[in-house]
Amino acid sequence: MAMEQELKALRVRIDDLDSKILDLISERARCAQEVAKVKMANLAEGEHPVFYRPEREAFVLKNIMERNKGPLGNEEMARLFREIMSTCLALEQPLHVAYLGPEGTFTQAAAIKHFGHAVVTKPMAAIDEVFREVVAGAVNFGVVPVENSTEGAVNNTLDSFLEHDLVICGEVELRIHHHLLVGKNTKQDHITRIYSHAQSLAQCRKWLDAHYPNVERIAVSSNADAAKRVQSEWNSAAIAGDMAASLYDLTILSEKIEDRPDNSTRFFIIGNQAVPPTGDDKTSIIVSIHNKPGILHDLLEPFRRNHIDLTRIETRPARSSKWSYVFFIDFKGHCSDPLIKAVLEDMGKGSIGLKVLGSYPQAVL
Ligand SMILES: C=C(O[C@@H]1C=C(C(=O)O)C=C[C@H]1O)C(=O)O
Repeated sequence: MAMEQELKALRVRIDDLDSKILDLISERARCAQEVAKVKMANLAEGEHPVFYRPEREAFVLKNIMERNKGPLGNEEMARLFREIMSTCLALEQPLHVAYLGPEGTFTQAAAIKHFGHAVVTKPMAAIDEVFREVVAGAVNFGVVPVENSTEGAVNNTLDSFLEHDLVICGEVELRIHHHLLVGKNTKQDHITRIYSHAQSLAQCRKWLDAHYPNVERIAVSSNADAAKRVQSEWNSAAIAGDMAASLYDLTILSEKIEDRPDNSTRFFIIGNQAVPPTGDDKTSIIVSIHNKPGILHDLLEPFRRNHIDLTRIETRPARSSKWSYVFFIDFKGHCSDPLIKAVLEDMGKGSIGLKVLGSYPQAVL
């Protein structure tokens, strides 16, 4: 009886707190609506309003994480605020986001992690189509994978940047957990084929060698596509993540089969809008250079001299001529910072071409 009384009193307190949280969230949402009105009222002739402000959202999330005293962890708290912001922004303007589909891919999970659940997501069949959808203005933003910590660069994404003029507005990092999935009619010892995206098969190579050395591995266009296939196909399994497993109603035979426990993928948010600095930003550039002795050293030297932190460098064949290359370089800093500006100017002089793909807030979550 005493316990019942204690619980009753606690629940009264929780109800009271919930009603205060409800009022506060509603007040916050009204504030966001006011923000939208101010943005609309201050437009220059022909100017489009910018509702989504990634630099402001990064600040809000970081601020929450710094001020959080527990017992909820910083990430959990930030995720709750991510959703509050997402719904507040949807009151200003519902965002439409294209991603590398089909439904249930890790890219969709990355889109939701970055924008929250209030966005309208649109699956595209290929990375290039995500770019084209953004260029055409059919969506506000696109989400594409860039690199995986186990398997390296996603070349289709890098090549698409050579063909389309888009701005990188953000990055998302996602821990990638792969599972071995089967449909209702397949038994563990009857598997003759395993489907997944080539990247995912590679990320689970050792596990597959140990557990299914003689089973055929078939690369398909995405792991969600693999999951969809095995829903109806007997004696075959798919490697895919949680979202695909629940979306296609599959049974998890083995969980977290990726070879490296820290296996993560980085995604870019692509759009048309340049993002102001937050003080904790990254910049991505493409540089093409003439092949002559010492040129790569010369290209990178200004970074060393100015203590700029290079976070990634990737090479791709240039489209212009055989055996010439372009470099994709990411570094810490914002292109509006005078030091970075000077370095980029310096680099531009020694190169055939230099293009800033965007400066954007470093991933908060
Ligand atoms: C409210 C604003 O608009 C959007 C919503 C935000 C929010 O809910 O906190 C933050 C940034 C914008 O994406 C704003 O620009 O401040």
